[in-house]
Amino acid sequence: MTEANAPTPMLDVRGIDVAYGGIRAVRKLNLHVNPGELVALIGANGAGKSTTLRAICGLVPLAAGAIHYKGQSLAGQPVHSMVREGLVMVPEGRGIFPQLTIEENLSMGAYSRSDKAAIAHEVEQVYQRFPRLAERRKQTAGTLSGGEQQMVAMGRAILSKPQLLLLDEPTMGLAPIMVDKIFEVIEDISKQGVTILLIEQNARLALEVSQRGYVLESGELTLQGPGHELLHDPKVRAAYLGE
Ligand SMILES: Nc1ncnc2c1ncn2[C@@H]1O[C@H](COP(=O)(O)OP(=O)(O)OP(=O)(O)O)[C@@H](O)[C@H]1O
Repeated sequence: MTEANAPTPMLDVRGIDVAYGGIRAVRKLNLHVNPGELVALIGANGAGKSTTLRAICGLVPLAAGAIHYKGQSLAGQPVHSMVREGLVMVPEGRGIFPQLTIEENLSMGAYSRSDKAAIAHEVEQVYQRFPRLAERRKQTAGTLSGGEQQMVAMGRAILSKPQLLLLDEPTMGLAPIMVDKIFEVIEDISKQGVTILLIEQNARLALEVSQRGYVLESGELTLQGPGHELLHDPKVRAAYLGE
């Protein structure tokens, strides 16, 4: 595809630097996610993955570069207007409200919407997808297992009608069976047309489900390409797939 008819990326991160005090956590990072794509950003602990997501959401300032969402700069955009525009993040640690019930947490996802009947229908769909949440809908979220809390976080994100979903290590600390379940849901959401940027330490699964991937090392991108190519790249296999 030539430049002229390439689609406008849903997310376009151009040459960003992010520093904490004097420490540069991310350097000259370029990445993009096209509409409908599922893209993985993988890397070791401390590589700068979460920092990149925080920068996209405006939670840490850029020392250089720019980030465009649907062709518009995100500089100075408040978080609520990003959410209204469909840019939704599920943070590391899930970001749910531990004192609120599952039901209340889910309805927080739809707070900017007024289509009550549609919301009620979608809440039921979330419960169908995650029957464990349906059984516990009046239970406070803080008393749920890690996997159940991740289901609440994903359910809440679905209810906010994302166009671009940013997932920060959704399988962290989960048992293998739950990891598979979460990946199934990610693939499902992707098939429904939601664009996804997935940050994961589980490089194998992330690259298996993704159309493209980026590898971040010490704040810099070192490799990028189609997910299945990265899966077979000797450097990726040695560094991230334990081979
Ligand atoms: N609030 C902060 N203050 C200072 N340094 C920070 C802060 N947050 C992150 N860092 C540093 O920035 C670097 C990148 O961290 P980041 O959390 O983005 O990595 P990560 O790839 O998401 O790692 P992990 O997989 O362990 O979550 C690390 O060296 C980290 O110590």
